[in-house]
Amino acid sequence: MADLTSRNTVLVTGGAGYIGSHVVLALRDGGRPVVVVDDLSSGRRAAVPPEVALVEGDVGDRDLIAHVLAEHRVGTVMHFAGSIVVPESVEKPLDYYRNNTANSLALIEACHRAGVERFVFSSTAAVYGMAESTPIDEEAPTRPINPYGRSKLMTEWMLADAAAAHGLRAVVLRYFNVAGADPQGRSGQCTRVATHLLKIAAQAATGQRPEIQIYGDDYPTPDGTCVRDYIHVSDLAAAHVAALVHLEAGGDSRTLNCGYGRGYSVREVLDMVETVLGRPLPTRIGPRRAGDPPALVAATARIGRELDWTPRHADLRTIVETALAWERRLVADAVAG
Ligand SMILES: NC(=O)c1ccc[n+]([C@@H]2O[C@H](COP(=O)([O-])OP(=O)(O)OC[C@H]3O[C@@H](n4cnc5c(N)ncnc54)[C@H](O)[C@@H]3O)[C@@H](O)[C@H]2O)c1
Ligand SMILES: O=c1ccn([C@@H]2O[C@H](COP(=O)(O)OP(=O)(O)O[C@H]3O[C@H](CO)[C@H](O)[C@H](O)[C@H]3O)[C@@H](O)[C@H]2O)c(=O)[nH]1
Repeated sequence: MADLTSRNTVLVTGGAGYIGSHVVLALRDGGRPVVVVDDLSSGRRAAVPPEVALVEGDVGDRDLIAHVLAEHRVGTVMHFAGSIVVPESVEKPLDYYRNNTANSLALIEACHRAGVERFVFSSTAAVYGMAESTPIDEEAPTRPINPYGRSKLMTEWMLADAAAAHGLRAVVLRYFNVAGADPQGRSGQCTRVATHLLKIAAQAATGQRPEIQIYGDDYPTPDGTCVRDYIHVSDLAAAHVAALVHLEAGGDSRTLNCGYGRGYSVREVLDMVETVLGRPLPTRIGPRRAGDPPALVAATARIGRELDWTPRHADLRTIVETALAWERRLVADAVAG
């Protein structure tokens, strides 16, 4: 019989990606043993610290996962691996159901077989769809409006059913708009196809794009542009560590919004980028982007109550400064070859 108490390694799937790599740093900063499984489809080997084992492979590969869980004495799985581009999910829905839903099923099954009972899952505010009112609490209806959101919601359901039937305990974290970079400059967003507002603004600020297009300024919001709740990626990483502590203390399954409960409009974000930069950026008003709700802001009472988590970077200037610092570094590294 395996000694379950000594299983304290955290398996981070997708740990070579943007958010996963920050969580790996937070776990390592706390002295936790970590192993990463990543197929490097969008992640980078360099994002994983050299002392952390990186197993290159597919999270849907049951044999590989079974081997990793046993070999590294994994006690908790944090599941980030997945496909994340909303418009792509509309064009290739089956790819999203395979990579986000079917591969999550394989991973959950592997955990069940191996007796791994603690699970932390990267979900998204996209599960709420066009929210009727904001701030949005966790009891709001889940009506995702694209395959990406549906592919993630189905994983939430599988985890809830596995929890009820098999004793798996899962913390589902529904992220709002994740942005910024490690304040120590160890990681940041490196995606090849940038779609997120702040990444695009950082690319424009560093001369990699001629301009930023604002997708619509006729929304029913104070300045007509969409409002979002931006959370610093390092605070989000700390929320994962708090979720781990909750589960290790015997805590039950939870579904928790991750945001600050404060919204900023697209214009406010771009104003802050210009303030930090000290010069204006070329912007152009374009048409609305399909599927954008006017405002998405998290109700945060539940995470404040359920987890021992205090945000440390909850201001837009810090988010923008760290994102810009990281982008400058990427540009400098590219120039240096
Ligand atoms: N970025 C956001 O704003 C945001 C918001 C809400 C939720 N999320 C969720 O957070 C998670 C991480 O997002 P991210 O922004 O860090 O994206 P990312 O693309 O940077 O990271 C995803 C990682 O998963 C890996 N991966 C993908 N498919 C895999 C597979 N089948 N097997 C093994 N590895 C695989 C990629 O190589 C990459 O390293 C995702 O599950 C995403 O749905 C992200
Ligand atoms: O070049 C751009 C890019 C974005 N935007 C606008 O900026 C806002 C934020 O857009 P992002 O693409 O940065 O983020 P989303 O709000 O669309 O989506 C993100 O946050 C969601 C929850 O709020 C989900 O978590 C989702 O997975 C994640 O990508 C939107 O109003 C969008 O229209 C622009 O005006 N111009």
